[in-house]
Amino acid sequence: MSGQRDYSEKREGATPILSWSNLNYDVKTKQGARRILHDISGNVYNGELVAIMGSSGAGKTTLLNVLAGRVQGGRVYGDIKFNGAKRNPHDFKRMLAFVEQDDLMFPQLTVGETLTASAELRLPSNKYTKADKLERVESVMRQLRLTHVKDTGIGGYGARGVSGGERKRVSIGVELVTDPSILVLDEPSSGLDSSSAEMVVSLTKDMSRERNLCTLMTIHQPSAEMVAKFDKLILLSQGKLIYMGPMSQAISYFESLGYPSTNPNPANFFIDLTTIDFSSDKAMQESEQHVQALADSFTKFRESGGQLPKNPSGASSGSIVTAGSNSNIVASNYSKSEVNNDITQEEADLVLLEPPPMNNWLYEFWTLLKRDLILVKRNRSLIYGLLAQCITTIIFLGFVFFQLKHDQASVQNRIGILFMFTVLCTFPVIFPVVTIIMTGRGVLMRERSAGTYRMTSYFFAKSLSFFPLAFLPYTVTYIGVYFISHLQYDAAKFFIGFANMYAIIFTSIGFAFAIAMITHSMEVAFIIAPVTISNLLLFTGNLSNFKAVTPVLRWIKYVCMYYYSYSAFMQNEFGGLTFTCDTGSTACYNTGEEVVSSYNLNEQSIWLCIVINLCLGIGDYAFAYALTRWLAKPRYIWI
Ligand SMILES: Nc1ncnc2c1ncn2[C@@H]1O[C@H](COP(=O)(O)OP(=O)(O)OP(=O)(O)O)[C@@H](O)[C@H]1O
Repeated sequence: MSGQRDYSEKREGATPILSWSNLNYDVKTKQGARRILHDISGNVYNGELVAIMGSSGAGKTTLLNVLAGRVQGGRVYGDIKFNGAKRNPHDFKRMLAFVEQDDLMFPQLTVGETLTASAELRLPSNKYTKADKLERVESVMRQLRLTHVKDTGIGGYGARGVSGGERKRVSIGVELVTDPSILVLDEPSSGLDSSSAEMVVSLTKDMSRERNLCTLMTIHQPSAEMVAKFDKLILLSQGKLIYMGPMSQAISYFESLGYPSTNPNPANFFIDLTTIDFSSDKAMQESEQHVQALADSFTKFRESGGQLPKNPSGASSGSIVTAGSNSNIVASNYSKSEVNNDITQEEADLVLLEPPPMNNWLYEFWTLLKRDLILVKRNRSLIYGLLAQCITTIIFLGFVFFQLKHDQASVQNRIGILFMFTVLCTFPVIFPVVTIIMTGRGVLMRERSAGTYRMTSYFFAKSLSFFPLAFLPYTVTYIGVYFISHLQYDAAKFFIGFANMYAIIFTSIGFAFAIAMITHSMEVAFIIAPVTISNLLLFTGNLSNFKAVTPVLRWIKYVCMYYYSYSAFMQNEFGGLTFTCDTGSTACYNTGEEVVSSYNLNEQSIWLCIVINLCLGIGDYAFAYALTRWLAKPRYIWI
């Protein structure tokens, strides 16, 4: 099918899949309001491969983001229609496939796993069986020449994985395992060598043709071969429209304005023609006037009905007119479409004009949980780190507080070991959780922007995936330390201590989630987290006596997870113990209850402490969820 149809000719009567008129975009700068896009109008049709070109700062990405509904900040004016009607943000984002410039994927997953997760999450289960979804993944891998790297890791962040070109193709595949109506790519060739870049454009074109899909991409400096693959060109300079029409007729159009091309690569010619010369004020002024004249010419050209120069040989995309070709101006009503409407019903049906139904909550949750557990399992350095922490904690805590007796020294040692245990149940839990959440934030934003799943399923799956990571090493640590230090050998006390430890770990994960969502960078999170934890530790009852703490701050202990956890550990361990007094000593603790009482740690019963801690944990999760839902949400401007 590819190559048989002339996509550069007009398509009478067809409705553009996306049309926009008089788009303006303003931002606020220190110097005042600045207009980034000026009165841009245009349309694109199914099956077209459209290049948005222009020199750096021309407004390509901005236009792409405005059209995709992905622009943040500033004000957008004008009108955008999807299939001739006003867009619904919720539906539109699920029908648009947006491939961002950065390849936002999990480096630990393989190519196959990445694409399968996308298919599982984004294709509706009531329409596609598991086998259908896997078949779709296989077919996308075949089309994007990825089958040979199916089991190779994505890589990145120092981990070896697929090549840059393959990674870009996986990014495209992640979007194309679904049934999008429009495919949008921001600089898909950036960072790639010329053959990889050409392959990306070629494969994108093939897939657009096969699915009758409209594809828009910004592209910097494509080779002449790449330029020839595009059906349509949108050329911008300084946020103004310099040309929009068939790529095959762009050169002729500029020739008709008196700018014959001498450059064998049309892309270089377009850029040279529209680049602002910043070498001096005078040069800048002149080139700005030149760009304005080009923009005015195009406006006039459009207003006059658009007499586009025609490729003399009648060649369509794939045989672009390059430098020096003779222009042969023929009547071609520009305001109509440039793509023929010779498509089969089967092809037309491929383009969905309504979003597919969402998968049910449980399915989403389970799919995300499986993916998150794989990510945790593959995080080898974290697992080894936790193992090392587990062994060192057992050795240090166990042997520093080795086989505690019942003398006065053992009182201090019991206080110390329980305090250390409280601290160790939080610090080493919080930091890995913050790191994992923050490194996955880019993927979250991408998937969220595409409406891939509900936020609740993400949140529950992510939280639950941390539980084995935190609970397993601490279970081993607790058992080791308990028996080496010889805390009270009493089955009830042993298991109550366990329950208390699980409660503080549960709360710590919620706390870490909140920290990760409140901040936008790892650096800030790693400042906020230790400062908050250290300050909260002042309220455990170990480092300060509550009676001496100023009443202005004393209330903090009632919302402090460490206080309840430490209080429960202390009451549990000291309850029922008696101590011997050293000879000659007058100040002695005779019973464990005296110790707990002197630290004011018996205000609530053990079980109440555990329950309050769990409630604080639930509060942390609710707060973290609210932050995930509203604060960490990308705020796109919509028209
Ligand atoms: N939110 C914003 N605030 C201030 N200036 C902005 C904002 N968004 C875009 N710009 C400016 O608008 C101009 C166009 O930006 P844009 O990123 O769209 O250009 P581009 O053509 O994609 O450039 P490049 O090829 O270098 O990526 C630039 O000068 C940029 O600095």
